[in-house]
Amino acid sequence: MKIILATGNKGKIDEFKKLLPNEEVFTFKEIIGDYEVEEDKDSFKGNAVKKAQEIYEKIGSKDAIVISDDSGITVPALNNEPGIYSARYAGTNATDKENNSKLISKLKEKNLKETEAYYTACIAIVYKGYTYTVHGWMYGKVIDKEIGENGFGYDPMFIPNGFDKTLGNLPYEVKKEFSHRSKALKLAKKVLDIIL
Ligand SMILES: O=P(O)(O)OP(=O)(O)OP(=O)(O)OC[C@H]1O[C@@H](n2cnc3c(O)ncnc32)[C@H](O)[C@@H]1O
Ligand SMILES: [Mg+2]
Repeated sequence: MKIILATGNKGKIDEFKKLLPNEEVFTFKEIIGDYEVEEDKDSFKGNAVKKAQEIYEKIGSKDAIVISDDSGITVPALNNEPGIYSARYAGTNATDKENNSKLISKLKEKNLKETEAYYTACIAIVYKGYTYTVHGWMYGKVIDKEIGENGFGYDPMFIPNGFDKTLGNLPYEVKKEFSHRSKALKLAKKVLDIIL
């Protein structure tokens, strides 16, 4: 099966390729080149649907299978920040490092060394003009420092429930077992089984 990922995030692309080892996975940039979808919706689902539909339209082939991912980390003790703004927490085009620094300073402002947090992923599939969405979550806590180099984004600050290390210090094989993206993709595969 040929799947086109409507994402520009290298960390996500690497994970999707590992989660779909038996499929032909392309990024939209390999097909239509650089293109930016404005993420102006107020939910993960809204933005995931927008990204997948806009890229599907741009590709212009009815039979294309386009998959997008809108995701982020939510910290209840920080009024649910950064949530859908995770990619631009420290400003437009902020790097992972800058976003992590902003989250660290917000935690320090509240004297929180660690606090409950969770990741959400909404995956949207567009095929034959129809759109399908699924969600996945991963629960744990964030700490006020970065530890480890594995993963991407907020992973060096996130300790999943049941572990005492950050995802920065855990191998991908562990994250893969219960990540928000893995869970959502498991459901997405079921949708594909039904619609294809
Ligand atoms: O929109 P696309 O092109 O897919 O790429 P993006 O990086 O902008 O992606 P989002 O808009 O969905 O924003 C997701 C943010 O949440 C972070 N994030 C999502 N999943 C993550 C994960 O598994 N581990 C660490 N950080 C994650 C990620 O680093 C981004 O800052
Ligand atoms: Mg984005």
